[in-house]
Amino acid sequence: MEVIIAPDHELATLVADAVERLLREESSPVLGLATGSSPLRVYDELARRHEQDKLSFAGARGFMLDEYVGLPISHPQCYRNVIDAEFVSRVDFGDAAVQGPNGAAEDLVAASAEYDHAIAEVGGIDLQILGIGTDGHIAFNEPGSSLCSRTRVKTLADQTRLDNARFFNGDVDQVPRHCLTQGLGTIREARHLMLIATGGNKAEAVHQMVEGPVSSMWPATVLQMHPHATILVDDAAASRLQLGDYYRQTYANKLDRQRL
Ligand SMILES: N[C@@H]1[C@@H](O)[C@H](O)[C@@H](COP(=O)(O)O)O[C@@H]1O
Repeated sequence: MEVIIAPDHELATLVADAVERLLREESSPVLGLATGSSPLRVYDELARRHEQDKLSFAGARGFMLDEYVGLPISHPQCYRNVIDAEFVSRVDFGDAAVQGPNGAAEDLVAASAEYDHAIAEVGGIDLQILGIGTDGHIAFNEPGSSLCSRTRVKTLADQTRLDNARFFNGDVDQVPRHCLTQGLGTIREARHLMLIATGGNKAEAVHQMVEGPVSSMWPATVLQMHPHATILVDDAAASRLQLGDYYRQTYANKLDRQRL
């Protein structure tokens, strides 16, 4: 696990650099896309590179992490619509190259299995972008999630519904109670995980994720067991890290041969 502490815009540049390298080096790159506010600067930077540097997503595929259950598919907060508006429509992915779990499916169990199958069929995800919830969830794997879980239906925690009420006119009653989410076991199979966290409200979750015991009570601790996980945090999100100075020194003295 590598921890990088830097200002917000630098974090976004680092993630965009990794995406760009993947797109230029791989013939059929597979990206894992996260919703939420944390990756927005990354998507802005990638859209800029597409526009100005001709960075192309035409040969790439994208898989979303999660989706609400119970929203009409035209609802602006359906993650499928959110990712389209914030990223996909701004670059040149091919038709149907980006998919998400089908939260509107009649058979949610079958839809979950189909989603894991679709990811496996393209050979897995090369680079997964992640955020983290204040309770330590990744995607929508709430505390208590099995570290081996696959894509499935989850019930959202009260804290997550409160956190996400800001996208529903501040009204927590409008936030769905259920979702489909890639499992922690599914996410762990991506070859490179890049998790972005900014702001003091993420500080405890970041501390637990990086320095706490691996536990389903803090689902993001599963990243400690991944061979290639990069944690990108600003000063505020890093404020409770016990080894913050060590991570800063390590990054400042990174050897040339150590790529992200
Ligand atoms: N399902 C999403 C997560 O994928 C995201 O990481 C989290 C944090 O969101 P934000 O980046 O807006 O803080 O929110 C939601 O619950």
